[in-house]
Amino acid sequence: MEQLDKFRELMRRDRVFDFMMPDQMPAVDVSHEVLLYVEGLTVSFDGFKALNDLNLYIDDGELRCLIGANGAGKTTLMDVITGKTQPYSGMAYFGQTHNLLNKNESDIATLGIGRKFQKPTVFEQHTVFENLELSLRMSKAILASIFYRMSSEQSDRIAEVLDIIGLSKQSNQLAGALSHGQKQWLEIGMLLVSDPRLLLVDEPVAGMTPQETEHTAELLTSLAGERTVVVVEHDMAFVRSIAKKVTVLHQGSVLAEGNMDEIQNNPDVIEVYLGESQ
Ligand SMILES: Nc1ncnc2c1ncn2[C@@H]1O[C@H](COP(=O)(O)OP(=O)(O)OP(=O)(O)O)[C@@H](O)[C@H]1O
Repeated sequence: MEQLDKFRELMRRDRVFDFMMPDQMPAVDVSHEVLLYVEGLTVSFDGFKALNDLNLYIDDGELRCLIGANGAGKTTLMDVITGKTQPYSGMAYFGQTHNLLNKNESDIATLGIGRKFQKPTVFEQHTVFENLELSLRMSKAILASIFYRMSSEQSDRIAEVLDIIGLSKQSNQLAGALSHGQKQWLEIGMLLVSDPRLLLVDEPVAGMTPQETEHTAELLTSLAGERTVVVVEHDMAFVRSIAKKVTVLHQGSVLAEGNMDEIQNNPDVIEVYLGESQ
């Protein structure tokens, strides 16, 4: 009988148990103001160095743009940071203490690193609200999702995210009916529900209208500060509109780093990259 009572208590539908709550994000030590440390990173594919002794430091709260010609190593760098690719050598730390190279993709997401790929992958047959709700669920443990029940705190979080991404009015609209730009913002929102500390965003404005591009610039700029945003982008006008600091990759290493004026006037950059794309 006692066992049955315990089971009934466990199955009560009117309360949210601790194990159903989102995973607590581990603390990240940014006492040196740097959120991401990458040093001496080398990734080899059959002897070809996609990353070659790469060093990169991203400050906490920064909005950094990463540019570089096709094949420069931008995606490979994101793959290492998110645990998808293991480097041949080097180190990658999140804050002072979290070694990213001994963690898997899921642990890295739990640490607070969210990645948005170029193509939006929203659930088209679900509403905007449901998409956000689903990603909130997916950020929980499997066991928790079986017993999942949305708390008012979680629905407040979704409402807050809808406001940030500018889709409050579209909350009950099917995601499949959104414009390309709105789908991209929804996908950024799907990352935001779990409150990531670092957002890696790959080519956010590809295929967007000028108005959508402008809105995306405002959105990403507004996210920085409270969180850290790294944007990989080929659209130089867009980079110019949002970037304070730009890192140029070339053949797997950092070729130049600085503000947009410094980058645009750097002879090496002009030769290997800007010369081609302007
Ligand atoms: N799995 C792999 N096997 C072999 N070579 C690879 C692999 N992944 C990437 N590369 C090579 O590594 C280099 C860097 O690729 P990466 O995708 O990181 O560049 P990128 O800067 O993201 O380019 P793009 O702007 O075209 O996306 C390229 O020459 C690419 O062909």
